Parts: sequence; C-alpha cells; structure tokens
Amino acid sequence: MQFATVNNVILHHQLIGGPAGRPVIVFANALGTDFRIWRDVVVRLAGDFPIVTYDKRGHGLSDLGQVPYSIDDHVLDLAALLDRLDVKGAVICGLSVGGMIAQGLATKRPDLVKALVLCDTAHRIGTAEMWDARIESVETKGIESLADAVLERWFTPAFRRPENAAYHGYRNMLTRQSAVGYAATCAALRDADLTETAKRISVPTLCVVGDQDGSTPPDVVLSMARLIPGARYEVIKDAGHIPSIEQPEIMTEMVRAFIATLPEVGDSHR
Ligand SMILES: O=C(O)CC1=CCC(=O)O1
Repeated sequence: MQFATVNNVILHHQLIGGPAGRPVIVFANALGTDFRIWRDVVVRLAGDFPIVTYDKRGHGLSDLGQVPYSIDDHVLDLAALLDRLDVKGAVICGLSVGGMIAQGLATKRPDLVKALVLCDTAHRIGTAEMWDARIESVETKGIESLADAVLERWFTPAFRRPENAAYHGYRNMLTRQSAVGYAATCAALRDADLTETAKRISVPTLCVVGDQDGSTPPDVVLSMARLIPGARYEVIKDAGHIPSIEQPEIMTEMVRAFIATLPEVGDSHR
C-alpha cells in the first residue's frame, strides 16, 4: 500500500521492510520537495533497517487538505500515519520543515520517537515578513518565480553546474509541487516557533547541517542544537541545504553511526 487516508488527507508513503529488532527510520522532507530527496540515503540503509518515507500534505502525491497549514497539522499527519503503519519508537530523520515536524512529534507523541536526526532545520526558520513575501510571490507568480533563489540555498555551486542532470531534475521537483501546498506550508513555517518545544526534547538527538546551507546555515542549526538537552551537532562539508542529495554517503554513515550509539529498546520496531 502506498496511500493511506489519515486526518481526511491521503498521504503518499512507502514502507520498506527490514530486519526484526532494528529501529524503523522515518524520513520527513523539506518545503517544496517530496520523499525522493532521501532516495540516495534510503538505498544505502535499505535491508539494514525498516524504512518509512512519505510526502507531507500539499506535496508530492499527497492530498492538499485544508489550507493554510500549521506545523501541528503536519505533526498530526505523521503521527496518524505511523499509528496506521503500527510503527512505534522510530528514529525520525527530518530535513528543514521536516525537522520541525520531527521536533513536534517528539514532544507531542514521545511513544513514536526513539531518537531524532534533525537536518538543516531549526526551532524557528526565517521571519514572518520573509514568509509572507514568499507566499505572495507563489500565489501571484507561481513557484517558478522563486525557484532559482531557492535552488541557490539548496545546493552548492558545484552541484548547480548547468551540465548536472540531477540539478535540473530537482529543479523540476520544486517547480512541479503544488503552489497551494507550498504556500500553505510557508504559512506553517511563518507561524512556527519551536523554542520551548526544542527545550523539552528528551530523546537522543543528532543535529546535522551542510556547511554551505543557505536556508538554515550552521550557526542557526547550532543555536537549535544548544536548546536540545544533550544534542550532538555535526557539519557536513561540501553540502547545501539538502545533504541527503549532495553528500548521501556521509549522511548515511552519520545516521548509521548515530543509531549504533542508541540504547537498545525492545519495542522500537514493527
Ligand atoms: O526554501 C528554502 O529556503 C528552504 C526551506 C526552508 C524551510 C524548508 O523546509 O525548506
């Protein structure tokens, strides 16, 4: 099954089976992306762990639902999807707004979360003015109108070479997202301040950032890491906002090494 109705919204997802006794890894995505941004990490981890990927509402093949959204809408969707899949005590690996969803899940539904990998994210991203301007551009001129600026923050100059087919492919991913879903998630980002949430996270947490991230630069991610009790912080060289695309090998090994440090929890898998 790749589609499930939760909270009156169809969510596109994949569950890849893995060995019993290993924690499920759940991947959550950035604004303007779908679950394929994790593909090069997922293929490296598949077989060693059960894996869940999904498209948050308003993105990929998932429904739009009621707009605009709040971060809580996204958190409740992920909680309902994991309940539906009978996943508990997972390692939630969230990138950008996906990392905010992961933080929210860890505090709202601690039974679902064994540990967090927070990639290129923060307790607060951007300013209300910035998100309002972005919403206006998307609503009046479409995602294409901001694509080049977004891609400059997503990727390093080395990745943005005109001859790099992957660069053009991910540009297509961005511009083909629903403008309505994109703007609705910008509203969720505008309204989200997870400062108090981050302080209450009580699971082992790894915070990761690309050294050239133009959206949540290393100092921003570090300030989130400092709020989370006991969190570790790592920088990935030669990566922008989406290290799972630019440095999948390093990203994978960081996730693997982090999971190896987690205490065994008997009921942490399906
Ligand atoms: O679009 C960007 O600048 C990057 C981004 C911010 C939040 C998110 O999920 O992606």
